[in-house]
Amino acid sequence: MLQYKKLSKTYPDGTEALKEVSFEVEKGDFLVIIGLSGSGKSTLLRCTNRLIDPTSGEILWNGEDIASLTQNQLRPVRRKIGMVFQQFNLVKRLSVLYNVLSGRLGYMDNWKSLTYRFSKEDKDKAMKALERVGLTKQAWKRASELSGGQQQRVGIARALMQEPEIILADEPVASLDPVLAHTILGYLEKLNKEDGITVICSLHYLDLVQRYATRVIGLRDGRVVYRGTGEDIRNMTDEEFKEIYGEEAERVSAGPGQSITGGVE
Ligand SMILES: Nc1ncnc2c1ncn2[C@@H]1O[C@H](COP(=O)(O)OP(=O)(O)OP(=O)(O)O)[C@@H](O)[C@H]1O
Repeated sequence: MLQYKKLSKTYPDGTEALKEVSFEVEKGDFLVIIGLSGSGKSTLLRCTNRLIDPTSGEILWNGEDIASLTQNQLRPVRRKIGMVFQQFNLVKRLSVLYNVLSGRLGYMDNWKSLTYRFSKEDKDKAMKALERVGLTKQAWKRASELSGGQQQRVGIARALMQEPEIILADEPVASLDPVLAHTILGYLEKLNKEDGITVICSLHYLDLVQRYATRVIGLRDGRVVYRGTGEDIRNMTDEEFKEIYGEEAERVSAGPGQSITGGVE
């Protein structure tokens, strides 16, 4: 279990992005964080693997407080937390295979990682990861040659190379069209269900949240304003919806079955 306890983040310019956020994530959850742009979703995800240092509070995991670990202590913890980004964050000029292999860097000696010397075992592992996201044929292509959806699948394979216990996904489908969004979330769901990897993911489209989440946290202005299960979110009342998205927010339908939170960005 991962426990956030009164986690706060104030940026140097005084912006209070997170205000005493407390909630728990059970092992094996597919937890989705919802909230308007600026509500603190990215900050929360990035505090979890310490891409951002929280100002106060705790993130308890496996008997350690991630929030207070030193850089050296963080290394083994970060290995177990993969991350998938909205803009994929691949090295575009490198091959797909090497992008996937880079997920292994946290396990290697510094000199080997600097020269990108990967073992045969790692290469086999990378090919298996690519197989899981249906991209074996693209292994030797440059990452830049792939479509957005394919690049995000490479991002997932890279995260998988870490043999993660948790995958953080920061708006992983925001740059993709709705059909591809389902493909990508389908892969994350597979890893969640088949490998028991806990997924913590921020999502914008409510229909996707309703389809994939087993647990939901709603943020508004850096505070938790909603906690629910997948079932709760499927039966969300208008009051709950407005608590998260504001009085003016409306459920906008962007096509069959695609209710989104619109008009208040
Ligand atoms: N580096 C920074 N310095 C100062 N303020 C920041 C910084 N990064 C984010 N913020 C502010 O912190 C608040 C929360 O931002 P955050 O990116 O976490 O929200 P979000 O819900 O992920 O939004 P989005 O979906 O637009 O990314 C916002 O007010 C944002 O402007």
